[in-house]
Amino acid sequence: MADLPIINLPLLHRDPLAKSSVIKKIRDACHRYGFFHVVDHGIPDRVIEDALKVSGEFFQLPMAEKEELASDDVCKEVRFCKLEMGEFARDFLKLYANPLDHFLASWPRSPPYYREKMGIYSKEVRKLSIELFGAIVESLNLDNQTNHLQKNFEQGLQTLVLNSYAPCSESDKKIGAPPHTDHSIITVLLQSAPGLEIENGETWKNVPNLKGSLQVLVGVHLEVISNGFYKSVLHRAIPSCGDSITRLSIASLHNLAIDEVVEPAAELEIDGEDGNSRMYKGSSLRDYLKHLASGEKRGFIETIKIN
Ligand SMILES: O=C(O)CCC(=O)C(=O)O
Ligand SMILES: [Fe+2]
Repeated sequence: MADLPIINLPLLHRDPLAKSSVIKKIRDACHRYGFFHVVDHGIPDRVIEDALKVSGEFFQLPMAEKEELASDDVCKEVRFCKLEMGEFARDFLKLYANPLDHFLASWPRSPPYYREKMGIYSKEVRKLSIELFGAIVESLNLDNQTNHLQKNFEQGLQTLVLNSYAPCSESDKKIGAPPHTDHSIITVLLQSAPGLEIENGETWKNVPNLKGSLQVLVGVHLEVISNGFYKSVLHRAIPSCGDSITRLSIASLHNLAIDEVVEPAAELEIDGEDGNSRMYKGSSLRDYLKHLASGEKRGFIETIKIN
């Protein structure tokens, strides 16, 4: 089992000494792994159980009903997809979630309580992500930019990606999600069962599903903001084939507004790995989504690197 960093959230508010040690731990975690667990995160168990329950019920609906929400448009507010990428198969439902009032009416109507329960989860996870982002901004020593970046993050787009992985025995395909980095600043992940793996030092590490924990992943746009100091983490999902149950995960991706340009923080450009330089061009989430839709082989980050 991978020995990965665990952030205990209430320590951020305990006293200045505890706070600075947590901020340092976040800095190390984002730099070395692009990943950490968060425990004592404040989202009630009941909210988490309900979100997983209604997600499971959604995926059990007849395929024809789910396919009414299918679309090839990667920018669509609500999109169901039966995905097979290479040898990996899973179903997912993507939902835009912030501002919630704006998007809620486009969410699935059934199962009953879907909107209510997922809406509560999405608000809770959003609150958590704002707190985490504040700590991340601090961990990069971005005092001058804190207000501006933090404000943009708070007004940004939140996307929920609900994944359903059928039991392996029901399919001749390999069930899972292929290696990828996330199109986010940070992603907060909830898993019903283990299966997430992250790449570190050219090996894949299993991420244990610690009781009561959520997983936090550094996305491509945080790598950009940090001018390469924080690594967007390559990850994949390989549910255990011994399990006869469907594995669910809910990824909450947090971004700036869709057309807001994300650039390396000015204070950090002097820390560029190749000495005093800005490592990435500015890009927006829409640029990233267009890249995903284009089928281009290179990863998005490669296309925005300044050589
Ligand atoms: O199911 C998982 O553990 C990972 C899902 C994921 O990486 C994603 O939806 O971006
Ligand atoms: Fe992901």
